[in-house]
Amino acid sequence: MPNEDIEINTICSDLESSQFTLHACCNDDHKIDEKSAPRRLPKIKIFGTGGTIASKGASSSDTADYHVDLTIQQLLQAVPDISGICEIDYEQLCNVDSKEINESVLLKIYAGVSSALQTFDGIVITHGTDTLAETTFFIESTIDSGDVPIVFVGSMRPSTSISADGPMNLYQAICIAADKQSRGRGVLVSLNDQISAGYYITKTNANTLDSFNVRQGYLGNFVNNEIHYYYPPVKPMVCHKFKLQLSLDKTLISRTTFPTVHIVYAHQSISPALIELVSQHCEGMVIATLGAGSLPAIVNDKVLDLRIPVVYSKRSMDGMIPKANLPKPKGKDFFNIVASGYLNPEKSRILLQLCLFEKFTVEEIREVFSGVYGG
Ligand SMILES: NC(=O)C[C@H](N)C(=O)O
Repeated sequence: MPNEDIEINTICSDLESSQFTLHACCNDDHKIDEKSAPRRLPKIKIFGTGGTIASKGASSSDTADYHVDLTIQQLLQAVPDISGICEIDYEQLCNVDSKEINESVLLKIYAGVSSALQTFDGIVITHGTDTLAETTFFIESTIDSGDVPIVFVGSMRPSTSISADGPMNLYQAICIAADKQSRGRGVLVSLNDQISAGYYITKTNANTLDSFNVRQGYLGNFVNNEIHYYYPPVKPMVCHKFKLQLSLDKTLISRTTFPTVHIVYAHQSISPALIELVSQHCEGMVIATLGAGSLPAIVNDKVLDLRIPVVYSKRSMDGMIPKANLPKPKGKDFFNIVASGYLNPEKSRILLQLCLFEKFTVEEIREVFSGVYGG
């Protein structure tokens, strides 16, 4: 339920649709000392894209079968007073369940973030959790945010549910984006009191509030209005930054498309015919292999015959694909298989798409994946 009692101010340029100006202090660090000169509050840009955080269900006990129905403005009404923490500007980029996030939405987010970096001290993006980790991976791989933190946030319960987690998650994300300690950390995810690197995070539970996991470790924690980082500012050391040099003009960017890369999920008795069929519809392929790169010999032989790059990733949630486990090229003039290293299939797909967009050769693709210890 939106909190009707709070007075909300905003620096939103869209004054007509704005009723906002967020006020308040949440912790001692942020309290304004009236005797001292007024300090400049950090400016935070908040983008809404939809997801469960922006959804409504049929009743307060329903936690499934809900629909995206709230704007970013309405979401902010449920957040406590933050006017002592930051100034905000908000914008609705789209309002969809994250299953609908496709390249054109990704590029809208890319353009929004790229332009906000010029004038804001921090960026918050509300997003559905199902594909949030793909968007965070894409943004970390394509935008050099310098010191500006880009904090993604979602929720697992719809806004109408008892104990909805959205308002607290959004409040925490705003505080994290506004906090000096978050500078220089790149793309972050704030969910369920945990702060993680957007590059590595994965959704590991389809239902619970504790839905995200990151084997590379959480970066910090949010407790009772305090942000506790465990490490000094750090970004993923292995991340290849693509300089896409896309125009931020809305019409031009909407015409950009990425090469098609499909994912094949391996299983016992997987048929080489499936690999053949899929290869006819894409410029690159990712296979979720059975273990650390293993596939039946006849499937490996079929893959080796293809003329497109194929990344071997894994069905297992954890672990990695070392280069040493790839099938041997057996004297072929073109060795098309690349190991995904630590990347899961969906992140490997995005990385391969970006490589193909940049027209990288297989050797160059191998080099990019060697950054994540594959190649
Ligand atoms: N918890 C969520 O946000 C799931 C939702 N289906 C989404 O990804 O948009």
